[in-house]
Amino acid sequence: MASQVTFIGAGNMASAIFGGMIEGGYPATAITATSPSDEHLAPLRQRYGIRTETDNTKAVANADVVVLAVKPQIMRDVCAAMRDAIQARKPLIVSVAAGLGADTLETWLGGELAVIRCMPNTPSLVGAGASGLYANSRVSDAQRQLATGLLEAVGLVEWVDEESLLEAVTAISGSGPAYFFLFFEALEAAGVRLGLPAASARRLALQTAYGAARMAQQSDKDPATLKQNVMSPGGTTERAIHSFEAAELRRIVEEATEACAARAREMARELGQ
Ligand SMILES: NC(=O)C1=CN([C@@H]2O[C@H](COP(=O)(O)OP(=O)(O)OC[C@H]3O[C@@H](n4cnc5c(N)ncnc54)[C@H](O)[C@@H]3O)[C@@H](O)[C@H]2O)C=CC1
Ligand SMILES: O=C(O)[C@@H]1CCC=N1
Repeated sequence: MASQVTFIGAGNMASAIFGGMIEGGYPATAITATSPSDEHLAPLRQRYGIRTETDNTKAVANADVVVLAVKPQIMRDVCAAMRDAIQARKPLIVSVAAGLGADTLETWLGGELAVIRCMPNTPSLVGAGASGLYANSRVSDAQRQLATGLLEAVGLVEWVDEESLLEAVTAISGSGPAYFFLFFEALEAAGVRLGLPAASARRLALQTAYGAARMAQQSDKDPATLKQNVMSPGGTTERAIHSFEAAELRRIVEEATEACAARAREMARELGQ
């Protein structure tokens, strides 16, 4: 029988994960999602056929896995209110919150709990997510496999051995979709500037990104070689790539990802860890 999975919070990230799980064949009736307002939950019930609950305590009573998916800033209060119910059941805790340590969450929930920290991303919604996972010492092999199975239903899973590496995962894949969306915006705008209709520029930009990612995943050649293969000597791509290099695209990417990881550390400090 499928494990009972309760999502505390039913926003962008939670719905991306449970939407992807259901798409991948996970039974919707084994999934519960919570939110303070039923107005927010009603369309999710209708769309996905999941169970919903406005009371977090009730929602964790029969859970095998509790996924913490509220904003980090309210997590302490949300955990405190569920503490007794969690201690009565001792489910596997999976947190997707940026910047909150496994030890902190375990303490807020009353101690002695198996906690997995997960840094997912929103393309989970279309089964193409990427998640970094870290387990505390109480997590059993079976629980690791369970979490791997749940998240592999929505994409790639990478385990890290050190919790601090989740900051790097956040900087690459957790926040990463937004970097590519920014690039799509810029490429579409550039296409329009060059005379293409906006809709056409968007289709071309997105298909090119999709094709390049698929090709890079399937090829035994590294991205540098694939790039070189597009760059005919003295041709058009060479000019564009030289323009990116002259504008120090690599340094821009390095600075943005460093800022992202630094913000994850800063959030941890702000949240009192
Ligand atoms: N959006 C993203 O791309 C990613 C988000 N995350 C993490 O996921 C978590 C959630 O982020 P989003 O889904 O983007 O936020 P969101 O604002 O879309 O969702 C938060 C949800 O929590 C619900 N909520 C508020 N108070 C609650 C309470 N007391 N009990 C139960 N539910 C409550 C809200 O109704 C809302 O549905 C954050 O901790 C964030 O760090 C992690 C990776 C990627
Ligand atoms: O921006 C954020 O804080 C969250 C965590 C990673 C992606 N979104």
